[in-house]
Amino acid sequence: MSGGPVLATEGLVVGYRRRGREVVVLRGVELAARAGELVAVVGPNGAGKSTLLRTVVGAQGALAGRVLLGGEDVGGLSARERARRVAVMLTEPVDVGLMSVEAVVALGRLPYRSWLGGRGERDQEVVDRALVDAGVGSLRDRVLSDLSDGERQRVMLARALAQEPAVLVLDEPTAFLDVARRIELAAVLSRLAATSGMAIVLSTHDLGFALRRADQVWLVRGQSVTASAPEDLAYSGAIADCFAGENMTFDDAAATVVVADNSTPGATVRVDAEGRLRHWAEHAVRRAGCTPTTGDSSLTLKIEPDARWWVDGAEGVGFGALVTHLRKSGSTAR
Ligand SMILES: Nc1ncnc2c1ncn2[C@@H]1O[C@H](COP(=O)(O)OP(=O)(O)OP(=O)(O)O)[C@@H](O)[C@H]1O
Repeated sequence: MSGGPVLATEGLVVGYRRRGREVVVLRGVELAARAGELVAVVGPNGAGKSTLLRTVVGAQGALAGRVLLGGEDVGGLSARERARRVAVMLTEPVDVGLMSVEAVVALGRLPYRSWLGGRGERDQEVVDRALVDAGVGSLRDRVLSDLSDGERQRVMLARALAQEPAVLVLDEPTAFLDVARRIELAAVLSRLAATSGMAIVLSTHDLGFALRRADQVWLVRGQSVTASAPEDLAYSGAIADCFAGENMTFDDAAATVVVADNSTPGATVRVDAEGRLRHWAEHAVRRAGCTPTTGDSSLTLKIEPDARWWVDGAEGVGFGALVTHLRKSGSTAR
């Protein structure tokens, strides 16, 4: 298996069996993830991301086709062998009662222990490293039920890392996190993929994260999955086709979907400012329905670091007042 994909699918059909009937969610799924790769699974709500991930880790059977972990069919692996190859962090809350963080993370070593054996030196080393890698070293003696959702999620990540899997699968790992923790976790996962040699496959609604950090994106839509480099999917318009709809467009620069501004274009405003001040002044100008420019224009906005501004013979303080003024006068000016 060396050099080959650590995770692959062949002719996979993903879905559910209900009262003897098959409900197909995805068909013809041909995917491969290699050691060290970070794969982002993206797609609209209900497209089948979670169902795909559950099938890939063997938590639900495939309707047809195969999932290969390290070249072996996941269906033929014992639970113990499977747990050594793939670790999973799903969105479902885990009930671990009053266990300490360290004890929960140590559960990740179970696939390596004999039924009677305790935790060995190597197990302890792996647990310690997993706690640090997931950024929860300082929480090791706390009781899991006392932690915040974000902290608990990191503990679950540490437990998954303690399994030392070849493939780590995470379903929406950033869902509960605030913006700073989300960026932090994204950085941790990118670093882990690059340094640990694990393949990390995660589903996310954060397109910016997927496009900036992933080596591959698996785009789930219309009962199929397209796998490609993020730039291919953005450049070809596949991501825009998938997400952009009425009043939504895909913004290349921001690498995300934005609300389309279909209002009548307002005036062009020359913005006389630099750096962050310029960025937020342009933001306000756009919000007012006008177009910021660095070139010549009959309207010039001058703005100072304390947000005092002058435009079109008027003056004021603060971005809110600026937007109000431009909406009243700017959009009709030329
Ligand atoms: N247990 C089930 N039985 C039958 N159909 C199901 C079951 N669970 C999910 N589905 C259906 O499968 C489809 C895919 O659901 P899934 O949860 O995989 O989507 P998703 O892409 O993860 O969505 P989201 O972004 O909202 O989390 C949906 O149409 C859903 O209704």
